[in-house]
Amino acid sequence: MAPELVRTAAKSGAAGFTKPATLPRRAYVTFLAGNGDYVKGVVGLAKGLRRVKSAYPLVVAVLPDVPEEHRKILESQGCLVREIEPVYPPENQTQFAMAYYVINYSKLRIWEFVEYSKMIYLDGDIQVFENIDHLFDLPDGQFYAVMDCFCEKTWSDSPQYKVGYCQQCPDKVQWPKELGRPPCLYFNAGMFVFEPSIDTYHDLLKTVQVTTPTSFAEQDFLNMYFKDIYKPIPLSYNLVLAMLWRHPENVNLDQVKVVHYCAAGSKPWRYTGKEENMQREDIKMLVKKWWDIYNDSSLDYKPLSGTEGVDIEPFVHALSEVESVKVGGSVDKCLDLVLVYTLFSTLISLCGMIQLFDEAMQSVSRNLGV
Ligand SMILES: O=c1ccn([C@@H]2O[C@H](COP(=O)(O)OP(=O)(O)O[C@H]3O[C@H](CO)[C@H](O)[C@H](O)[C@H]3O)[C@@H](O)[C@H]2O)c(=O)[nH]1
Ligand SMILES: O[C@H]1[C@H](O)[C@@H](O)[C@H](O)[C@@H](O)[C@H]1O
Ligand SMILES: [Mn+2]
Repeated sequence: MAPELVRTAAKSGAAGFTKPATLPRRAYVTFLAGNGDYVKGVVGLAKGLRRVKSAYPLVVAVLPDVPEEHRKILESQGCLVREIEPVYPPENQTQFAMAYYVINYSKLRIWEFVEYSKMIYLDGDIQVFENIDHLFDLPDGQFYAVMDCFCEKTWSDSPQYKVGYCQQCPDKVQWPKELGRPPCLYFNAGMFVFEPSIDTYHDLLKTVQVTTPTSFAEQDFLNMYFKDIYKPIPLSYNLVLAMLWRHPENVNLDQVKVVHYCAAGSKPWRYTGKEENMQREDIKMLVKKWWDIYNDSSLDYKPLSGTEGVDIEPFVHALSEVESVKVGGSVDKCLDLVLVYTLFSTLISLCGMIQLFDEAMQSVSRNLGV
């Protein structure tokens, strides 16, 4: 079936055309707060996604305290900046594992991004070393993420840490019977695949207001909220660095696609090598790989000339689909893609012509002194 072009009143689409209705709307999303140095992490992430030729854009959900200058940097790297309002948990005496985790409740706002049918959330301290676009094809109705590790000091207040139990090696130290059933599988919330939904969004916000905050803030909350639909995915989709020294037997570094620089002292843009484990060769190598991407100017965003303001993501997506059509798709689908391609090339040429015409008119006006 040919994709039908829909005309909407959306903000950026040239001439009101935005997207072929039949193409799924997908995007990566990250979160940025404050005027500190996490913006470097997000720039690194945007460049990393470009390096692995992801077909989907990176949306950055920013809190109002992110300065204009940082937003401009992100836009110049091709990110789609979306401001969100902070979410505050109910008043409480909770000691978060890290004091700043409280701002992460604001992440719940990304469920409101319903112009996308599926999104992959990535923390700003994550780097993507291999394309993971295929995760968008996972069946709907589940929450996908990687299981966390409970062995680092940040977990020292938890019963898991106190008894030495970790879900990464559940047989090493058995969960004591006197503590009841072992805890549910628990994911790290630095990376997850989810479906935005207004109903879920409202329910999340309502539920968080009647839930006592705990050490890992929104990570604990999301684990509780999605426990019935949580499906673990392999840890190569979110290598929590402590896994390298806590559970080396579970890690195959050659197959790791996504690295999460969450261990103390491992944020590449703050790395000094002084903290515990930071002199390991694997850590030094991963920090260097992050910097190589961050410093690679060939990965800077280059807008296609004449396409400013045109939403070309469906077009890029259509092209990326050609690969799967070649492998096993139908002739019908191929014709659809040719049609999408033709429509978008025409649209892009038209934009280019309008721009040229506009420039010519401005030059005529200048010459005539009008
Ligand atoms: O000043 C800050 C601090 C954090 N962040 C954003 O918030 C994310 C989470 O912060 P960290 O990456 O420093 O936190 P951790 O990886 O240690 O935390 C883990 O636990 C947290 C509990 O709140 C969150 O669930 C987080 O996503 C999960 O990876 C950052 O990546 C970044 O995207 C900022 O923008 N500015
Ligand atoms: O959210 C936290 C954080 O990322 C820590 O740095 C890590 O040690 C934990 O395992 C994780 O749960
Ligand atoms: Mn993180």
